[in-house]
Amino acid sequence: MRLPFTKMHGLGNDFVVIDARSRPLSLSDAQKRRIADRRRGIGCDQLIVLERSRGADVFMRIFNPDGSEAGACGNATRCVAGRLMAENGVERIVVETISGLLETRAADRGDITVDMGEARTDWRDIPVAQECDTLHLPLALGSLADPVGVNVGNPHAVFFVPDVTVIDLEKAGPELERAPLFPQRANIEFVQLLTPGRLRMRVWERGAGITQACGSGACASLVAAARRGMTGRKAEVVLDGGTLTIEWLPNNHVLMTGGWTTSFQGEIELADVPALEAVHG
Ligand SMILES: N[C@@H](CCC[C@H](N)C(=O)O)C(=O)O
Repeated sequence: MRLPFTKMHGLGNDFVVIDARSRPLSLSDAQKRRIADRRRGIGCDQLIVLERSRGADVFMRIFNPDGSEAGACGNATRCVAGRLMAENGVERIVVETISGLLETRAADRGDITVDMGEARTDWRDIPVAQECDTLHLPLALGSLADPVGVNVGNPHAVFFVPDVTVIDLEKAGPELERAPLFPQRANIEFVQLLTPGRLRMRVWERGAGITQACGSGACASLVAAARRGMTGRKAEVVLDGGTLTIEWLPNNHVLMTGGWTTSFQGEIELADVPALEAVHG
């Protein structure tokens, strides 16, 4: 049996998107890992499974390459919304995730704006393991210290640094992601202030490692910078794969605007992915 997929990208953050809206699908963690594996499978930063939703246009499940499920993926949300807008000839789509409903709309030059929902900053919501001020998380690794905690549907720790290009992501990322302070692990952003309207960000994603871009990470970075008084409530965030515009609204919602692309369509041969269980409904 063959399972059709589409390869999509948001600023180089790449996704294998499987449409299970008319054909419910159940994959084991081993199968998700295999599909995401760049050497043995198709390869992607996240595996996205589209399902039917009762209250929205689509339900989007997000899986990291280690098989873990995530509550948010900003870049994939733009891709999925863009695809459904084209499919249905509309300019607004509501995407449901395990964290809630996300409203999206078409923006200028083919970009998509996503309302990523509320930025949560209480220590219980990040979550972190002990009561603390999330504007100054009690965490340090060498010269990296004093990050800001933000949850935008998934957990983030944002470290402000003088120069992002010298950060050894491979070394610092895994240790910080799995610090005992983070009971659900965390996405780790390293952010340099370029101007009060422009941030430069590099990322170590929970369950995925180094990626070219992380939409939820860009949202968390702007919220962290604004909370620290380094920027206003709107800024461009420059990632390795491109630039996103992020705005933190007075109602606490975070808007993310940026591009998306489809690169190719293919089929996963189920026999190539051992023990893949496709459940047809
Ligand atoms: N690439 C994403 C975030 C994907 C999920 C993340 N790794 C997590 O585990 O929370 C984005 O664009 O936001």
